[in-house]
Amino acid sequence: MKKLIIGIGGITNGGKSTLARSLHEHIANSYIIAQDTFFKDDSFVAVDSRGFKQYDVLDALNMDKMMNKIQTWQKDPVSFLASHGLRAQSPRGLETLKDVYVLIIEGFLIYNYRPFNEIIDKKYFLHIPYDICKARRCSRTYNPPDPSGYFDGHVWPMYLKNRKEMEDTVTDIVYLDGTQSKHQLFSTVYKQIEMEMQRLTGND
Ligand SMILES: Nc1ncnc2c1ncn2[C@@H]1O[C@H](COP(=O)(O)OP(=O)(O)O)[C@@H](O)[C@H]1O
Ligand SMILES: NC(=O)c1ccc[n+]([C@@H]2O[C@H](COP(=O)(O)O)[C@@H](O)[C@H]2O)c1
Repeated sequence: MKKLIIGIGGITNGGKSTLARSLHEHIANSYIIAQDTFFKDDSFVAVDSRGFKQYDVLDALNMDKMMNKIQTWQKDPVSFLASHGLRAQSPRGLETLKDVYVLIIEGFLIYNYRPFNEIIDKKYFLHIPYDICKARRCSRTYNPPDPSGYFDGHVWPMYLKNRKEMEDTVTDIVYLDGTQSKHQLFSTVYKQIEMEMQRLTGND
């Protein structure tokens, strides 16, 4: 059995969940672990002097818990899928790839957490310009909702800081232009993953 771990990282509202979901739909025996399901309870998130909750930092997330879930998958993907109500299956027409189990790790701060960089085989990072990011963010409602001024006062400056830190420490990232169509992004990444799966199963 072969295992492949794909990272779909990037800016808030860059299209990470959308891309991760399409990949999952098209790759048999794949599973998504999403970082935004590991936020700490609101009461444990620090607040700055302006009253802004510090959500866009690793401290706001239960990264140990996320790592534990990933390790459970790594130990035994078949049991992992079964315990999440999924049965391992043969992909349509690609019999030879059936023994590849694919984990998709999706999130806005996955490459800022060092242990992940060692285990992610293919690292993708979606980016979009400030204006598009702000527009997409403003049309979405988080829980708790963004207070007024949150994007410019917290989200964007933290994005710039986290991105710089990532660029200074991680070198093997494939950058994706999140202004491309959903289909274009899916098709670019899917082709590369398919090639990687073929390489793993010795079919290239
Ligand atoms: N390639 C794209 N082009 C235009 N809009 C997109 C694209 N990908 C995602 N979106 C839209 O942007 C918003 C955020 O997408 P989402 O996948 O939830 O982003 P993220 O997980 O990075 O926060 C959604 O309204 C989604 O439909
Ligand atoms: N899911 C939550 O509990 C929660 C709460 C408040 C803010 N957020 C925001 O989620 C963003 C990260 O997720 P996305 O990359 O999907 O936008 C961060 O910018 C953070 O400000 C999430």
